Amino acid sequence: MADSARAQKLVYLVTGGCGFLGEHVVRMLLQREPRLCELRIFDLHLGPWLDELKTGPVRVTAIQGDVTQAHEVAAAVAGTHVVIHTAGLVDVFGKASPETIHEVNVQGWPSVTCCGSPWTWGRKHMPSSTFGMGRRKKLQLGHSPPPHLLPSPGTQNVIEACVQTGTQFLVYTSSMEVVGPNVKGHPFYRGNEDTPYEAVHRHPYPCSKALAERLVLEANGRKVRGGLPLVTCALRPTGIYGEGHQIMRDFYHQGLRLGGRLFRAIPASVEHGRVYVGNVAWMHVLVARELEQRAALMGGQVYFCYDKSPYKSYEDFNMEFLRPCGLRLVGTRPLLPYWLLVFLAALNALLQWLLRPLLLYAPLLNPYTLAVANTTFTVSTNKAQRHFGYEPLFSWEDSRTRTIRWVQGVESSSQ
Ligand SMILES: NC(=O)C1=CN([C@@H]2O[C@H](COP(=O)(O)OP(=O)(O)OC[C@H]3O[C@@H](n4cnc5c(N)ncnc54)[C@H](O)[C@@H]3O)[C@@H](O)[C@H]2O)C=CC1
Ligand SMILES: C[C@H](CCCC(C)(C)O)[C@H]1CC[C@H]2[C@@H]3[C@H](O)CC4=CC(=O)CC[C@]4(C)[C@H]3CC[C@]12C
Repeated sequence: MADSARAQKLVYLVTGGCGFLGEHVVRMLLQREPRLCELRIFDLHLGPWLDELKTGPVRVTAIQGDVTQAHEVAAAVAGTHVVIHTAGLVDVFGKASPETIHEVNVQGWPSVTCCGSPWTWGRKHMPSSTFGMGRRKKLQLGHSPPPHLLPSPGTQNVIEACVQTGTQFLVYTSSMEVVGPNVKGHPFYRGNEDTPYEAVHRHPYPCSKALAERLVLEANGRKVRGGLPLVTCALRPTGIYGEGHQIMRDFYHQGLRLGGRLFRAIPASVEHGRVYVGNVAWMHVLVARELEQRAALMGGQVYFCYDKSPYKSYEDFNMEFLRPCGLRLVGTRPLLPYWLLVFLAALNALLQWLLRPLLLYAPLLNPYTLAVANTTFTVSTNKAQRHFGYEPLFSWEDSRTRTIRWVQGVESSSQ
């Protein structure tokens, strides 16, 4: 990059900047993006920790806002060079309605279903290699919804705000869930961005992420205000772990309640790809930095987020952190037969539905989480390294140590 460009003072916006990943992206930008002059942090709920950032050399602007409100998003985006869009409703436990998940994650569109009526998306039964992975091909919608039913909210608002205000670079936090595991429970073993896989979803969360990712990739090349092309790309983390990981905290507290024990539910042979939050944040920072210079290569592309974290079952991986904090995992094999877990998961779903008018019942175990936890999904790729020189910033040992220290902090703060 030319020296003149390097000296340029950049304005970044991070949506969802107070979330688990968003906070790490924000801190990483402040540490590792020397060209930054202003950082805008947009979130529905602003964290108190933002105050400590306001004393540094970079101007930090906290904006309480809702991505479903087009005018709020446009005001936050105006005048920025880069938008990193991490905001989203991460709900696989049935806390939010499918409509709300779609509204926040994609666009306001009542009764949308990803893989069925009223509109069938062309991606159904399409191998992932034809789904915007690697190939720069326009994706086909089976039957497009009427335009008046394609209004503003969520990711669509972010895209439109970039176009209207002239922001040229958009990085979207997608998810491995865009690919799988699919409803058939097919394993995805050491796959990469071009591995064919039958991506079929029914759950609102993966459906919403898939639709939003498609919107972002299709927007690549649109002319923004001023006539320059919008450059977009999507990052697909596998299961993220690290400081601030709510589900890890839940497992930890569950273990404490059970007298320091957790009980194996999933066979150790089912492998999950996991990635440390600091490395996911680093990938976002690098992509945002390199998009301008490598627009032709990176625009419209997807990248899995990966690092050197070992492949293990979800439970065995969590024990890497929870064991040093005094918990143990009981059983070398699942203690309950799988059919019983399926039954309990279905029972939980029924209870959730029956109790909904009275209270929110949202346990960790439901048919969807059981299916995801019980399906191998691992990634092995070097696309990010080839395209923009990504190397993990944190080794596995470092990621592990940092996460253990954080869990130990959770322990002492809850005593
Ligand atoms: N946690 C994980 O394992 C993975 C997460 N992801 C993606 O990473 C992104 C961040 O996820 P996490 O940090 O885990 O979730 P999170 O729930 O901790 O963070 C999401 C943030 O978005 C904000 N937000 C939600 N609705 C909003 C709205 N309407 N307007 C403005 N802000 C809103 C929330 O307040 C929150 O701060 C999401 O897009 C998620 O889909 C992808 C792969 C794995
Ligand atoms: C909650 C699950 C583990 C509980 C299983 C039980 C009850 C049998 O012990 C989690 C197993 C796998 C997780 C998901 C996976 O890491 C991929 C994800 C990607 C995202 O984009 C969002 C989060 C998640 C869906 C993650 C959610 C929790 C699990 C289902």
